[in-house]
Amino acid sequence: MTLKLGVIGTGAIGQEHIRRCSKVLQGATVVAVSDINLEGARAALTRLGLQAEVYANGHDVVNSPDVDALLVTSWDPTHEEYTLAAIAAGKPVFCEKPLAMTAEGCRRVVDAEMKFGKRLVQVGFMRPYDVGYRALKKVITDGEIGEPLMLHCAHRNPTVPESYTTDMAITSTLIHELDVLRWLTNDDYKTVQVVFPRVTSKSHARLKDPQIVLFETQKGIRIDVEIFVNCAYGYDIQCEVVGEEGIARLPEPSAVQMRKSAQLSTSILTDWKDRFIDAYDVELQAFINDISNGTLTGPSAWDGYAASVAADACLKAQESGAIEPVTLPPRPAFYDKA
Ligand SMILES: NC(=O)c1ccc[n+]([C@@H]2O[C@H](COP(=O)([O-])OP(=O)(O)OC[C@H]3O[C@@H](n4cnc5c(N)ncnc54)[C@H](O)[C@@H]3O)[C@@H](O)[C@H]2O)c1
Ligand SMILES: O[C@H]1[C@H](O)[C@@H](O)[C@H](O)[C@@H](O)[C@H]1O
Repeated sequence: MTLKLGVIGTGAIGQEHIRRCSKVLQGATVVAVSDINLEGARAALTRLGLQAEVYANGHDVVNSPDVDALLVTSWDPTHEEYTLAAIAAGKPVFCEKPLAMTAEGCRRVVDAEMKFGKRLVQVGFMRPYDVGYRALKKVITDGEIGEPLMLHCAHRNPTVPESYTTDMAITSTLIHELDVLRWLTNDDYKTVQVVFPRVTSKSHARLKDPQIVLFETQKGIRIDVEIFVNCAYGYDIQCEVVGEEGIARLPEPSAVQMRKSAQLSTSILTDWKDRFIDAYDVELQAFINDISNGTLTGPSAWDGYAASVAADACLKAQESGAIEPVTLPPRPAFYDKA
């Protein structure tokens, strides 16, 4: 049976996900879309050569009898509302990160899902589906470098628009590390501090860039993450795990090595769309397959909540400059993995 999807938000990643669900993946078709920019939504469908019902209001997509499941790919502050609406309609929903703007908002989603009694939410944390991160996790869990002691990470974007503010470095960018590093180390955060280096001249008035975020985990691992969203040179994700017996590094995306004009070079990607293209395919195919198998298994509303608990502490640490506690309540049995 083909799963009929409704997509709310037809901007950059909305269009990417519509394309992959319609043209790359198996078992789903996009039957309805919505965007506050209606013309943009229509133009996106035309560009992709697709036909779907276009609604002015996202809630009409959620409640359409033609729609079996939702993809929420609109702006960050709209995610909670549409995800709660999908749960109220009893429909599975893939919600792009962050699940909500605060831990409190994520908790409302968790509570609504638990009240419904069955998992309906997958959060768009794609890095656990990335082949490089999976290989890195295997090295760690196989004990090849001994117990992890330190992680050195970087999340660099070439540039961001003026609408991107200091807090978004946490809620929209670091949120990926907040999820994937918990998954990678099988650990939770205990404290966090945010340090601001000299600001790049390429930044905007409302953005302090770069930032360094320092964590201590419950097991005592120390993690530093550099967030640098106007790094200029490319889209670059780094993760190095220092263990008791050795060091493991996230593989670079494969690229052709060139020898030319007395230079040895490999190119660096510039766009998240390309860096994680395979991971997005795998995460959404898993969502589609899991729905037909009756149980969602991907990043859960609890994972979205856990990341946002840490994000709230990071926001506090941005303001205070102090070391702030990260307090995650115990995970309800509802979210135990099968
Ligand atoms: N997982 C990832 O790596 C990844 C990558 C990019 C974006 N994202 C997330 O996806 C979301 C979209 O990001 P984007 O880069 O595509 O942004 P974008 O600005 O290109 O697109 C967002 C779209 O949402 C629409 N929109 C805003 N409010 C709406 C509402 N109430 N109802 C319907 N549509 C609405 C906007 O008009 C716009 O077309 C963001 O939450 C972002 O954090 C995730
Ligand atoms: O929404 C995007 C997306 O999540 C990218 O993966 C991240 O690198 C960007 O910083 C963020 O703004």
